[in-house]
Amino acid sequence: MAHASLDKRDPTRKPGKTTRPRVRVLLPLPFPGPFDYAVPDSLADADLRPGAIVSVPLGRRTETGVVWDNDSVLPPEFAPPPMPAVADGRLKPVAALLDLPPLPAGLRRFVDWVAAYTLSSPGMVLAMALRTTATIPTAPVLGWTVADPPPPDLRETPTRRKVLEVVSAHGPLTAAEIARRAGVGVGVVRGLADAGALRPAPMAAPPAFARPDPDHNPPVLTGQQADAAHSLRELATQGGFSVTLLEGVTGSGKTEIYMEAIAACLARGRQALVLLPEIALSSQWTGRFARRFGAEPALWHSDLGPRLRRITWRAVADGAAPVVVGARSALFLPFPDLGLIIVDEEHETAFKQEDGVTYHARDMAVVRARVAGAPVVLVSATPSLETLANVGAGRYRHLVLTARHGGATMPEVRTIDMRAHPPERGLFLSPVLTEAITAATGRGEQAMLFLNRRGYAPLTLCRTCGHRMQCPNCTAWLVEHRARQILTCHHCGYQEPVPPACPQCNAEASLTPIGPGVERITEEARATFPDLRIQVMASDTLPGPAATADAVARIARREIDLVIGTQIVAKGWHFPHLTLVGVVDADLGLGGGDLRAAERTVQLLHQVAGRAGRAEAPGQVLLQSYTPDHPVMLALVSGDFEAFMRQEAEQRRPGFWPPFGRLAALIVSADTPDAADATARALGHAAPHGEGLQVLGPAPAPLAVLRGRHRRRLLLRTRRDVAVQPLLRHWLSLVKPERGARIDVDIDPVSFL
Ligand SMILES: Nc1ncnc2c1ncn2[C@@H]1O[C@H](COP(=O)(O)OP(=O)(O)OP(=O)(O)O)[C@@H](O)[C@H]1O
Ligand SMILES: [Zn+2]
Repeated sequence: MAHASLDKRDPTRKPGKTTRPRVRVLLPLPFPGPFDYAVPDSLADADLRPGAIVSVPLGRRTETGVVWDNDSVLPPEFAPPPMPAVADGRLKPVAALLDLPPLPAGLRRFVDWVAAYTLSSPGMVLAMALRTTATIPTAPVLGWTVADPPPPDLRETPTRRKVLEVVSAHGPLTAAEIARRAGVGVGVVRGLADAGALRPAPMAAPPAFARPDPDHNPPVLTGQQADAAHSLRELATQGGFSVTLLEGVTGSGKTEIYMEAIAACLARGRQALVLLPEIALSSQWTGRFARRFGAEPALWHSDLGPRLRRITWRAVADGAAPVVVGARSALFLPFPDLGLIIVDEEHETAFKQEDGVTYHARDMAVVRARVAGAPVVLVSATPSLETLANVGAGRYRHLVLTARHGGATMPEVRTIDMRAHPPERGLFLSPVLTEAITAATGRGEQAMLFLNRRGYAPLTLCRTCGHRMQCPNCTAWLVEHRARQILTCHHCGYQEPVPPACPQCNAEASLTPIGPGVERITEEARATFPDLRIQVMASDTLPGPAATADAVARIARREIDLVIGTQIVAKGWHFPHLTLVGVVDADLGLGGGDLRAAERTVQLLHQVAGRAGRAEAPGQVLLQSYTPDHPVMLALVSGDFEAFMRQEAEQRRPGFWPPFGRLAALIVSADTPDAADATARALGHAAPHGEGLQVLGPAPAPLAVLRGRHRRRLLLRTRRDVAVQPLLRHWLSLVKPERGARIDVDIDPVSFL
């Protein structure tokens, strides 16, 4: 058997002793590598090849792990140090082989690669791939089906009728799923259950794994669209690794076109993975997918219930889920036969995971595709400078769509100079903007206000003594959420009731909100436009995909005149009747020392702007700004992103800033400022020197205190041809963190807080 022969090659084996068959098992825990386990006689005939999922003893516990390969595929300078060998006598036996499909080789290679690249423990990366299998609920889950006969006295409403239609068409579904499909709140489903119109029933297998039919309902494509779709189809049909940037203005049909690549992938019988930056988007996306392919895709995100999570994981591993659409964590699903990856809105920073293993899902998608030998398509209207640089260097292919589909024109973008057209005292909307809203809604069209800030006001200040309400755990102001009558910290979640008097000087009724959040803009809009039907869309007012789907459905049915929202409204929504977009504070993202502040602002605002005028009626975009001459505003008004990105590139190139160089951040955090300083200083002293590299810091992080931990940052900047991982590995080995201190590594940092 494989493991026995592996063991014979083990150079650390003590000569003369009888060797017991052993396997290496990687556990989803923060160890530096896999451990050796003995293969007991009871498992002598079991298939313990690499990938097998096993349970093993660890101390007094039993853990689930994966039999790991003996040979690293990584170049030696990237591979983690070898684990010390354990003598035969001290080897613990594997407890059991679990009845789960093995982890495919491609995923194992990917786990090794991500761990090496991000300097994480491979176990912590494996944890992301295994999150679902450890808990295996067995009881059948009940869903809801239509009661027959229905209760005689049932009060019928349009939403109730919609729910009953959905349930009769699909059979038993969970309440959340019914709500999502019917585009109603879960309360409607519960109400029907309480009324006796729905009754519990065992659920059938989820419909998400029906085979999508590539020929079900193909679009008619012409011109640029047809050319782009043809290229993508060819790449997906031929297979093999390639990276393509699909760049097209908002509303040009990018989604429509990459669906053709999925069709080609399906026609070959292989699996496709689609990554979306925001899973709230998935409701509209799955609807579109179902219209195109006659079946639903499987969904993967962190809000998935445990049962569906387990079923989906298995279906992917068995090859039974042909298409998965998901958030970045879907990269770690066990696809045995991945034939295509799509990264939609590739420029989105939401693809960067900041907690635990910090990785950029766009970049890791390229790695995953390389390992799988499959094409990857990066999709955006405003590609990141990183991706454009790869196109420029000839590493990525480039497909371009320059016009909106169906003759729809690009919206006209204008700035409102807030110095010349200020809002009334205490308000935030310029008369120019309110008049435009009145005009658009007067024509029966919809309008949208965008402000990327949740809550009522970002700062609360005492008018008497100037005291600012600050988070006790973070270097951050408390944000007022008026609806809930609290002040809260957006970094750590700390909350307190809004105090009646200033905690500093005791002055009564002296605390004043400064600046607007989306709640405050909504209050102003309700006062200014009492007759308009308003829908607020922010992550805290729309808890979960079902509520989002509900809001989107109301907008699509034209039950809403004015949408007010945070970045959630910016994403790829298609609202044909929306013609006016007002950006409340276009300058918002430009402050702070973030390397990509300008690029990101252009991308975000262009994407918001792209919601306007997607059908016949032309769109208009108004940007409220105090700096209308800023290059970002000029780029948005002219729509000339190529020129803007060229300028960005020229600013970053000389200093070797990304994408022309590499960055890695070291973040020191500690219980006390002294421990943080001492550790940061030690890192500073041990910092690498040399040609083409530079260490900036240590310096207090902008968020100098976060969740009660004191934070310092160092930044390593190198030329592109320098491999930062071996440098960092060596550097970190020289420094022992003080008691209570830790050092986190962030390769290719996106956030500099
Ligand atoms: N060839 C086509 N035939 C029919 N409808 C199309 C075609 N191309 C695009 N559309 C429709 O035009 C609208 C915009 O297309 P789509 O959403 O694919 O654009 P997009 O480039 O992905 O937009 P965004 O970047 O803003 O998300 C959609 O309603 C889509 O169904
Ligand atoms: Zn806080």
